[in-house]
Amino acid sequence: MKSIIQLDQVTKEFKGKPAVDDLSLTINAGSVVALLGPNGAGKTTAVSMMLGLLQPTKGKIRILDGHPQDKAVRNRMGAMLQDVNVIDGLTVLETIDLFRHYYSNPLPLHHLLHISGLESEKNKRASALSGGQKRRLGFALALAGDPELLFLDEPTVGMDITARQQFWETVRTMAAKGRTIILTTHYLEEADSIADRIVVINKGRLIADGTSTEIKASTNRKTILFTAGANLTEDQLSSLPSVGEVVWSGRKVKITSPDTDEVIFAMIQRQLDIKDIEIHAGGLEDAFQFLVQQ
Ligand SMILES: Nc1ncnc2c1ncn2[C@@H]1O[C@H](COP(=O)(O)OP(=O)(O)OP(=O)(O)O)[C@@H](O)[C@H]1O
Repeated sequence: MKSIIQLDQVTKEFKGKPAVDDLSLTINAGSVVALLGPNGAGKTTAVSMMLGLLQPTKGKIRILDGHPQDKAVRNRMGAMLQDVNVIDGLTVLETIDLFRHYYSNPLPLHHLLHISGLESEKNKRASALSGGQKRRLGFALALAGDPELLFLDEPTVGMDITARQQFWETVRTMAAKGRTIILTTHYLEEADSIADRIVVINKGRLIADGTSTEIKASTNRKTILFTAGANLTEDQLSSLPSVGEVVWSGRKVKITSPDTDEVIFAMIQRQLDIKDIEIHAGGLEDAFQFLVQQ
């Protein structure tokens, strides 16, 4: 498979402190990659370097066989960043049309307007749009050049449910056409449903990389949920074998364990005062929390 992005031991420091720390990453054409990490992990900094908006302090970045700042490379990528800067005085339609002219093979104006979902606001000043509408405009602008490589930095923040659904439908269509998509998000269920690869970074360093199933399996965290009866004590739970975290929420208890069978067997054998037992395979959210706490 052809690699489209290559980061080779990339570090970015701000005032001597690394925001991205020795990050090496190869991304193949046609993949949909979710870049996950807690606040301040370095996701936006990494994306900004891939876009050529920031220069690495150390290391090398190659995008589409060139440098992120090459005009030919920029012509083939699109980006939706966290802040959508609109140009004063231009309408929605004029803004989209202006962006189309930056590219050699732009998508048709009516198609981009449809993607933005702003048909009825097309003659409105872009600066007068709501926050969620501005993000939808930002998405249409990112797609203006029909990019091979698309960056989406926390794209659905501020979008309502309908806008979100339309947005993901368009992203799925892009992915089906073989476009490469790199996205950052704090909505892990979105990452889980769209990405074929998940890269987790924390404190600027790569801490996990794989499919969603691989990441979930690697942390091996299943949970048992149950309702505690009046006679159940915290000591009875902490003395069970293979017990990880025990979280009480009123009378509801959640136990995390690498071997839920062993825990349940011991609970039954010891006749603990519990009911309504449920077992859950660890979700991406559980795996993520576990990884970033290490
Ligand atoms: N221009 C800057 N000047 C100084 N420090 C910066 C700058 N940009 C980012 N940082 C710092 O670099 C670190 C990584 O920030 P970054 O915005 O890349 O994180 P993030 O993973 O995108 O976070 P979030 O999920 O909150 O958007 C943070 O500690 C941040 O304070």
